[in-house]
Amino acid sequence: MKHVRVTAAVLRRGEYILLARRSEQQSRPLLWEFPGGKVEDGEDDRSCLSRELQEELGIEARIGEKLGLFPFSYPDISIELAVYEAEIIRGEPHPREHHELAWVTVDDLLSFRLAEADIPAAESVARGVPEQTGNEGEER
Ligand SMILES: Nc1nc2c([nH]c(=O)n2[C@H]2C[C@H](O)[C@@H](COP(=O)(O)OP(=O)(O)OP(=O)(O)O)O2)c(=O)[nH]1
Repeated sequence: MKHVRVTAAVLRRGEYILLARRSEQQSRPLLWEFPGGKVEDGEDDRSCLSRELQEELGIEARIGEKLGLFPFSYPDISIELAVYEAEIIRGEPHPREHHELAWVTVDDLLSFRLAEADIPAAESVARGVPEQTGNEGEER
């Protein structure tokens, strides 16, 4: 099965976190996710995430602490979701590729219909502690 590493941002503004809803044309259509995307060859997580946030939302972001690594297997693809804290340095996010965006409180995170791989990540954000899996993989 195809295996990819995917980066995702917990982009905070005050008490809110940005969720993005996948478009009808993408895989996992209309499900909510943390913005980000697939790591390309030779790219590290943080440069991947900066690039994806620029491309998808039109913002410049500072990528902070790694919150955890969340592996998940879909029927078609297995992913390793690397989740990082992030904050906006410049620009206002607009959905260039997503169906829509929403700023949500931590308490509301789990009431959105999330991509399955994001559920453990969102639970970890809701608990407010970085995930300690003991299997963080290579820090890239
Ligand atoms: N960006 C992002 N992708 C996620 C998350 N959770 C999750 O399961 N995914 C999945 C959806 C995709 O299969 C893959 C990321 O792909 P992408 O966002 O770079 O890709 P894409 O729209 O070009 O993907 P695709 O339609 O070709 O699958 O990881 C998440 O929180 N953020």
